[in-house]
Amino acid sequence: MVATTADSAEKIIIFDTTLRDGEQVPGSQLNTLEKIEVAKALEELGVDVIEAGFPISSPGDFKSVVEISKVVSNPVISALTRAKEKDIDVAAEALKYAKKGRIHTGIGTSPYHIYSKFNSTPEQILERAVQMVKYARKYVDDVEFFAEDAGRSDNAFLAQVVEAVIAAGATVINLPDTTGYCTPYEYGEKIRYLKENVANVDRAVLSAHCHNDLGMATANALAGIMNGIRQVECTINGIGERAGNTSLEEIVMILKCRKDIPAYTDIDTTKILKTSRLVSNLMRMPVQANKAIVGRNAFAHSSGIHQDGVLKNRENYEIIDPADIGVTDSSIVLTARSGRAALDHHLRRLGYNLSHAELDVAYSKFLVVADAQKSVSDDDLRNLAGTEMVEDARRIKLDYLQVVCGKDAIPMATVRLLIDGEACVATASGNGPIDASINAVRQLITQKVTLEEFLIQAFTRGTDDVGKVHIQVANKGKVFYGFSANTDIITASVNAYIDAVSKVI
Ligand SMILES: CC(=O)SCCNC(=O)CCNC(=O)[C@H](O)C(C)(C)COP(=O)(O)OP(=O)(O)OC[C@H]1O[C@@H](n2cnc3c(N)ncnc32)[C@H](O)[C@@H]1OP(=O)(O)O
Ligand SMILES: CC(C)C(=O)C(=O)O
Ligand SMILES: [Mg+2]
Repeated sequence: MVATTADSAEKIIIFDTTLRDGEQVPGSQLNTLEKIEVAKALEELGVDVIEAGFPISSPGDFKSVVEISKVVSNPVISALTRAKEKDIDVAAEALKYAKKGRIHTGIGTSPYHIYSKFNSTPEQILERAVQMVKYARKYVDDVEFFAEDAGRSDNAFLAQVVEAVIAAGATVINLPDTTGYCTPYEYGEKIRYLKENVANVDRAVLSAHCHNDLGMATANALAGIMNGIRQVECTINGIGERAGNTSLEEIVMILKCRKDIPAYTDIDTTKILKTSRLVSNLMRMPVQANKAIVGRNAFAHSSGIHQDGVLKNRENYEIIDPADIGVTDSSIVLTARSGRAALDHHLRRLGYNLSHAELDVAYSKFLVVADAQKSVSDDDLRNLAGTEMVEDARRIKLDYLQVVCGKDAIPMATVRLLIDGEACVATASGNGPIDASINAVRQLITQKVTLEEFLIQAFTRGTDDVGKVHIQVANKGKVFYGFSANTDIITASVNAYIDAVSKVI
C-alpha cells in the first residue's frame, strides 16, 4: 500500500504514450509536425515521460522520434522496441539527440504469448528478456522493460522475469494489462505480489500500462498505485489500441481530487482541456460528450434542481472545480429542464436584472423556446429579456395565427389581434404565407406605413433553429424598426411587423 500520511505522499511519474499507443488508433496517425506539436503540448502540461514512437516501425516514426528529441527538453523521451537487437539499435539511433533518452523494450510473458505468439518456452522468453535489457543498457542508462500481457501472466513466472531483468539493469518495469482483462482487485494484488516476492524490486520503478477493454483501465492503474506502482502509462483522452488506455486526465484528476490517496503528479491540470482538444483535433478523434474530465458535458448541469444546487454552492454537485482543468465557460446549460434560478443566473450574466414578476414572465416564455429547441443560447435569452417582454407591454398583440400554404395552394392567413384587449379577426391572401399574414394584419391596423426592409435570418444552428425577423417601416419620413424571433418564422414576421407599427402608433 502507499503510505498514508500527506507528508509522505508519493510522486507518480506520468508516462504519456499518446504518440505511440494512442497513435495505434486506426485513422489517427500523425505526421512529424503534428507529433512535435503534441509533444510540445505534453511538455507544457508537465508530463515526465513522452513515448515518442516505435522507431523501427517506419521511416516516418523514426523521424518523429528524432525531431521530438531535438525540441523537447524536460521530459524523458522513450522509444519502443521489441526484444530484438535490430529494434534496439534503431531506437538508440533515433534517440541520439534526446537530452534524456529511454529505450523501452520487452516481450510477452503470458502463456498466450509464450506459446501461441512466440512458439517458445518460459525459459527462452526469460533468457531473451535478460539479453535484450543488457543489450539496451549498452546504449542508455534508462531502460524500461515491458512484460507484455502481464495482466494474464502467471504471477510466479512474472516475478522471476522481473527479478532477472532488474538484475540485468532495467530501471523501470512496465506491467501491462495488455488486453484490459484484469479487475482492479486482481491487478492490485499482482503488483503487491511482485513487491513482496521480487528481490531488489525497489531498485526499479514499477509502471502500470492498462487497457480499457472492460472499462477498467483507470481503475486498474489506481489499484496499481495503491499497491506500489510509481509510474502510470496513459494517453490524452484515453485513446489507444482498441478501447484505449488509462486516460491521463482521469488518473491525474483522481490524485488531485482524492486527498485521501497519498500520491500526486506534477501535471499542470489547467492545461488538460487545451491538450485534450489539441489531440482530439489533430487525431480526428472526437471526445465523447460524457467522457470524464474532458467531455463536453463533464461539467455541464442542465436540470433545474442541480443548477439551483450548483448556484447555491458549486460543491453541491461538483467534485472538481472546472477551472482546475481549464474550463472557463458556464456550466449551467439552459434547457427545458432548467428552473428560474438558472434562467435568472444567465440573464444577470447578460446584464438583465429582472424582478420576480418579470422573471416569471420570462420563464414561461423561456420554456416555450426551450421546448422547441434542445438548448437556449445567449441570443435567445436576449430576445426573451429584450423583445419578448416588450411585446407583452404592447397595446397590439398577436393572439391567433393560421396559415394555409404549400405547393399549388393559394396562401391564405387568418389572424386574430388583441387591440387594447379587444379581439379583431381578418383573413387575407398573398403571394406567400408571410405576405398573406401581413396583409391580414394590415386589414386590422390601418396605420399607413411603407415597408422598407424585411430580413429573415436563422441563428447559427439547424432546422429547429429560431428565425429572427428585422423589419424597417417608414411613416411621414421617419423610420421605425421592428424585431421578433420565433421558431415559427411566420409568427416572427407578424410580430416584427406589429412591433414596428406599434412604434409608429
Ligand atoms: C502491445 C503493443 O501495443 S505492442 C506495439 C504494437 N505496435 C506496433 O506493432 C506498431 C509497429 N509495428 C510495426 O511497424 C511492425 O509490426 C514491425 C516493424 C514491428 C514488424 O513488422 P514485421 O517484421 O513485418 O512483422 P509482423 O508485424 O508481421 O509480426 C510481428 C513480429 O514481431 C514479433 N514480435 C512481436 N512482439 C515481439 C517482441 N516483444 N519481441 C520480439 N519479437 C516480437 C512477432 O513474433 C512477429 O515475428 P514472427 O513473424 O517472426 O513471428
Ligand atoms: C508495448 C506494451 C507496453 C503495450 O502497449 C501493451 O502491452 O499494451
Ligand atoms: Mg498498450
